[in-house]
Amino acid sequence: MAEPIRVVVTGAAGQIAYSLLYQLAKGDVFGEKQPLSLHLLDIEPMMGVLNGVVMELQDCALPLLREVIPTADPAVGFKDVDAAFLVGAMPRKEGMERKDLLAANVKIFKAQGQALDQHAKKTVKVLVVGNPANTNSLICSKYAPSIPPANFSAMTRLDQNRAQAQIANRLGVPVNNVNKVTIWGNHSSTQFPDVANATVVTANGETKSVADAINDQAWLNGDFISTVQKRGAAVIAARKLSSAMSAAKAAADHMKDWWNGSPEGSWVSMAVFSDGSYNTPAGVMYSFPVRCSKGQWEIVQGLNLDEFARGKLDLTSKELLEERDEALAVCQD
Ligand SMILES: NC(=O)c1ccc[n+]([C@@H]2O[C@H](COP(=O)([O-])OP(=O)(O)OC[C@H]3O[C@@H](n4cnc5c(N)ncnc54)[C@H](O)[C@@H]3O)[C@@H](O)[C@H]2O)c1
Ligand SMILES: O=C(O)C[C@H](O)C(=O)O
Repeated sequence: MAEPIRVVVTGAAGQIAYSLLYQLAKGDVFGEKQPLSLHLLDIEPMMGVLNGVVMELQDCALPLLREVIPTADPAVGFKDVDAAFLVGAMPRKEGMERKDLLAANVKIFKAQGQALDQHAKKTVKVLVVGNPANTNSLICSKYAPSIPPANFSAMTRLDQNRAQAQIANRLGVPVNNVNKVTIWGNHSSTQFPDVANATVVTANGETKSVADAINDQAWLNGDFISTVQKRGAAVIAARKLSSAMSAAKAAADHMKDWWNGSPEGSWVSMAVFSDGSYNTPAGVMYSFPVRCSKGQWEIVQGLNLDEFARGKLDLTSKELLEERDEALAVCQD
């Protein structure tokens, strides 16, 4: 059996963590042969609730789970961690945009960047889930200069999963028959869910482009995009709470593919530091199509963007630049 790895989940007493911790502890992300120590970080007033989560983890009787460390101290939470799920942050309420959370949440990610810098392994892989996720991840990395920027990412996998599910439902095929769906840009209502390169294995076993299989470009350019862009708000309107089960599944998918490699012949969407690919602003956390192998990600290059797509990429770039500037100003206060 391999040596245990250390994995921290922040916001460990919250609703996403409640679904995520079970997936981590049973081996869905790091593999069924990889034991782990779970570090559960939350704030002091939540320690009572967190204690209940610790009891439940124990009662799950999972053989891979070697140790559980509940704490409100970031120095303990981030000590020697190999992977970090930064979930702990305020969720939005009905009527808010995710960027309305920036002033409240970004300082959490400044402080956690500093703590990661001091206490985590330099090889740690960091996934930011707390909103606004792209910009929080940028700030976290800025305050963790001893950790390579490529080790930071933000979650747009939930958007990818939503887009894949919309297409699969419309075509009446299982979701994993749909490949190469891309989310570009920000995890916000300016994101661009793009199926221009996506393929589907249809009900009769034929591989087709999604555009041909759907045969309704007006839907693909209209309702499909806005449904994915606004899905988070629709869940909040229905549940009076933001998505949690699906967010936890997406966080697990994101880290699993980063850690173990993305599916052969396809790609996944992750927000990572832009290097200027596809004329996006270098230095912001931008969601791209990526391939992962041996723990590293690489942006898929050479995809064609038509005028419609170009406009969408530029719009979400503009929002990310505005968020970056606002976040930097908040962090200087
Ligand atoms: N990127 C995505 O796709 C995506 C999807 C869903 C939710 N989210 C975001 O994830 C975040 C968490 O959502 P949730 O539903 O679990 O919220 P929640 O309110 O249920 O839980 C958040 C937890 O974070 C804790 N917390 C607050 N400050 C902290 C800190 N400094 N250190 C450690 N823990 C801290 C809180 O005490 C709470 O237990 C929100 O910002 C939400 O908007 C992102
Ligand atoms: O929409 C939200 O505020 C939560 C999350 O980002 C989501 O996409 O469901």
